[in-house]
Amino acid sequence: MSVIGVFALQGNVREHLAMLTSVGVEARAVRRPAELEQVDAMVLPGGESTTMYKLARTFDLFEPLQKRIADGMPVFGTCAGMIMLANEITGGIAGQETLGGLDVTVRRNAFGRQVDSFESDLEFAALDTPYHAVFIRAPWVERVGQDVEVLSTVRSGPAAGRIVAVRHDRLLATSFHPEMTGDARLHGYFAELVRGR
Ligand SMILES: NC(=O)CC[C@H](N)C(=O)O
Repeated sequence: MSVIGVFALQGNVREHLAMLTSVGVEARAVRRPAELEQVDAMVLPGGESTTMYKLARTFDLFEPLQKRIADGMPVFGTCAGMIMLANEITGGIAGQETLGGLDVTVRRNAFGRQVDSFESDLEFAALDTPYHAVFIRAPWVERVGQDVEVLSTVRSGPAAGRIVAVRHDRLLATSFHPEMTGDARLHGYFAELVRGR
């Protein structure tokens, strides 16, 4: 059985572990390089990407994670985790680094102040019925590379058309928090992607 790790230095760790367990996956918190070696795939949770990258550096996880991603490990990045996966970001703090791997440009805190946090029903390429998504100071995707598939965009309102879920091969990323609504379909989708490898 595949083991999926959750980056556990910062962010919504428990919620992701619970969702992964609910779709029949063995899930483990990852805080150390030795723990990273024990997993087949990773979830990078929502939280605060500026803190995440600093903690990843401090706890010597940054480079091992980068290397695993470059070697083909499947990763699901949510919100701050999407920022961490992006090859390029805008609106980052000075010196903010990302792990990269996903050929997209992501804008941090893109939805602006008046809609700092909001909820929306999204159509999803891979799902039969809409997915109720929770956005919290969320990023959006401003540019997608040639091989990146857009899975979902905002349907209405001032941000209509903005890209909020993408996939490139084994890398999956959402602007919103799929661990917060009790709908485990995206964790299931990721688990399938991991099993398929
Ligand atoms: N909910 C979140 O993960 C917010 C992301 C946060 N705004 C960041 O830039 O990292």
